[in-house]
Amino acid sequence: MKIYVYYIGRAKDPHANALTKEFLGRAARYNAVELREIRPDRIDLWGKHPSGRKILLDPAGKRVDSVEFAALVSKTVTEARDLVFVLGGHDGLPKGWAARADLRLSLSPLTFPHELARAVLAEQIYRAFATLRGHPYPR
Ligand SMILES: C[S@@+](CC[C@H](N)C(=O)[O-])C[C@H]1O[C@@H](n2cnc3c(N)ncnc32)[C@H](O)[C@@H]1O
Repeated sequence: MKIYVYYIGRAKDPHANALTKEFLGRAARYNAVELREIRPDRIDLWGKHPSGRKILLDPAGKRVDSVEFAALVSKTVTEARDLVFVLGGHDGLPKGWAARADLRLSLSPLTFPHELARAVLAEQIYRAFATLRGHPYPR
């Protein structure tokens, strides 16, 4: 099982990028994680990850708390499926992708720059594994 964090659009903010890498680096102690920029016109997400749980990040999506997010990660680990997160760029996500996603996930009703949304997602991924493994970080 592997976690993919795909994003659309250049990540230019060095501070947000450093945070994202820090938290995904910590998460990688528990599970394989890959962070990658994608071009929607050059990737077939559904062909590449046929059985992966595909979660699109969207401020208007479903809101969950960190415990529910950890439970989602745990369920996906148990099912031995890949977990595929996708963040949109300045113009959001490509038309048609939302309808095919397993879940549209909101991190907040507020809209963040995509680099900041990536950093928040990365922290929640690390928090989820730390929670599941009984690490004191989430206290
Ligand atoms: C600047 S936002 C895109 C704004 C764009 N105008 C739209 O309507 O989608 C860039 C990306 O960051 C992610 N994002 C930003 N804020 C978010 C939030 N609160 N929850 C989940 N994802 C968020 C989404 O993937 C979004 O496509």
